[in-house]
Amino acid sequence: MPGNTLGQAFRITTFGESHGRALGVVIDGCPPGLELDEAYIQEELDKRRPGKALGETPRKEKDRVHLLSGVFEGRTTGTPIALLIYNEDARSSAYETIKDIFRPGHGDCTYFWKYGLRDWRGGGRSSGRETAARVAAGAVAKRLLETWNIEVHAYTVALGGVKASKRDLSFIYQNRLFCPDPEALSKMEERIKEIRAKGDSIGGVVEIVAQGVPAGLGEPVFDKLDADLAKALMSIGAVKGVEIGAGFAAAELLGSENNDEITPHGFKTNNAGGILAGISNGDEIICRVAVKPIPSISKEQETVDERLNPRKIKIGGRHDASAIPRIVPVCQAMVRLVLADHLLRQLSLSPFTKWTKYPFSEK
Ligand SMILES: Cc1cc2nc3c(=O)[nH]c(=O)nc-3n(C[C@H](O)[C@H](O)[C@H](O)COP(=O)(O)O)c2cc1C
Ligand SMILES: C=C(O[C@@H]1CC(C(=O)O)=C[C@@H](OP(=O)(O)O)[C@H]1O)C(=O)O
Repeated sequence: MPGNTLGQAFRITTFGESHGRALGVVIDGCPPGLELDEAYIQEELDKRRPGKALGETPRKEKDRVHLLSGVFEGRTTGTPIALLIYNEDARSSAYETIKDIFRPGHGDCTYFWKYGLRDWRGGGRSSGRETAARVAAGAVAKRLLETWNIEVHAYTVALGGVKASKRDLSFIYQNRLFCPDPEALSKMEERIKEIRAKGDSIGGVVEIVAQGVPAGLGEPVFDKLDADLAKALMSIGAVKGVEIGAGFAAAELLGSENNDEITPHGFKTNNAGGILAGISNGDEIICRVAVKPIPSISKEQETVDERLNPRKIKIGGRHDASAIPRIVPVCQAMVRLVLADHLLRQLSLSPFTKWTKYPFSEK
């Protein structure tokens, strides 16, 4: 079935369902010679793995990655890399009573109306569990980006209305919510507890910053870097909005306020979020995504079944109270995948092109 692939030069295809035998990804286009092993990929997967903190699904998945191909003696060979993660704790029986009822906010009704059938076991392909495969692929992209000293960080800037006002990047990996603000962290934790106790769910905002990206990545039309980032981020379940740089706030600014003035040493501001006309400008790339609240909640709601009979639904089972924090490493992975893809596309162009990689300071 088409629609499971992202990228052109660094292509990924994910497969698998939440309650199927396994999930996985095939990466095609990764250059040979990169150091890679399961432990490196596992480290990234562990950041997304379910059940590590309060408010997260208690489903017990180790998310152990099996590296099946494309690596020999610890280095990529340039051939397709296949990564497999077995499902170990799917409990499909929890879904049997609602197998012909549509959960409000989830993909049940749209999958059914599109295909005439759906895998009702844990949301099937529409499940957030599919993102494990993306994170595994993102680890390979991370390895590639490291060779260019490109770093991507993602963190929670809002959760259930609590906003982070500090951006301490060193703090984000020290707490489970990937919050960059120690003061906001405890308020966010309280908020999750409160909402979980009420049988409800919450959303939030994730910010992603890419540092060290050379100027020149992105195509002039359609495959613009910002367009590809927006698509990749929007393709994650529960993401309902994507902003680059000043984003929606730019609509309120004057040209004189929004333009990032240019000096011989760099841009004075970064409202562009590191991208102009679809092409990276050498500044930090900044994206933000709006994450909606988890649809499966235990509060009673109105819905219909497959025959449109009115029904009431209260969803049990093992659900997250918020896609945050587990969506944070997924956003990070998606940005890495897009940057890896565009980096390889630019490298294939550069033998015939004068490429100014770092306009303000030659690295
Ligand atoms: C990491 C992650 C975890 C998620 N956990 C759940 C969950 O436990 N229960 C649920 O109903 N939805 C969960 N979702 C959200 C659904 O996957 C998503 O809302 C659904 O696919 C509908 O797609 P849409 O929100 O993009 O419209 C999760 C999403 C992500 C990315
Ligand atoms: C298992 C994961 O998250 C799942 C995402 C999810 C959904 O509907 O998106 C629903 C729950 O799945 P299930 O009801 O099948 O246990 C979560 O546990 C994971 O991310 O690894």
